[in-house]
Amino acid sequence: MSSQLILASSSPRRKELLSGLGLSYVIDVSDVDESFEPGTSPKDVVMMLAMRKATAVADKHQEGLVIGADTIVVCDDEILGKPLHDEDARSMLTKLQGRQHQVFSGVAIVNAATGESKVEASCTEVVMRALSDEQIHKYVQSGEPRDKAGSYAIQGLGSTIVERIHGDYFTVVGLPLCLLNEMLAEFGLEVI
Ligand SMILES: Cc1cn([C@H]2C[C@H](O)[C@@H](COP(=O)(O)OP(=O)(O)OP(=O)(O)O)O2)c(=O)[nH]c1=O
Repeated sequence: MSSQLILASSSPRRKELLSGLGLSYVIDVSDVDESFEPGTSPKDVVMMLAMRKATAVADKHQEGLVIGADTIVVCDDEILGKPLHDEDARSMLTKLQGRQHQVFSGVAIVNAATGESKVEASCTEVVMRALSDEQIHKYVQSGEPRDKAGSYAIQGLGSTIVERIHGDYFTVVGLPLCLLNEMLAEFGLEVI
């Protein structure tokens, strides 16, 4: 399969994860509206946004397989995206500490030449350990929560506050690699 791979993401995590598969790819990003109708299910939100990101980039290309992804955290049916500011991060972490929540990641692939597309989602349960206000303050001060859904990064300093997970680790980081591999295979691109 000679089709070029295009990652429609500005996330350094997704770039790092895709690079780990040893595939050559380019990055191209389009600004998309990340809003959604209240009441939309978390799975539908991440699939819709992943597809929006992939389609916006595919529209600019004659050919290539375009990958888009989206990640959200869900706690008590509330969808938590990236924090707007440090106070928002503090309030998300206060809600998440000492209990279980879900992380949903959606992946979309669009063939820019044919318009053929596929979209899937994956969900992982995460248990965060109890944190004092001081510990939350210190973590927020580190700056790490800033551009992360739910205001933490399991792959960074946040590894010290995640007690356990049930499900795929890469879904939490932002790009479910096993699922992506399956989807790429459906487009004729075999990773291994
Ligand atoms: C929960 C969690 C999220 N995240 C990150 C992954 C995503 O980058 C981010 C969720 O925001 P997204 O809106 O999914 O992605 P993004 O804005 O960073 O990048 P783009 O839309 O261009 O693809 O949260 C982590 O890095 N670690 C974690 O443990």
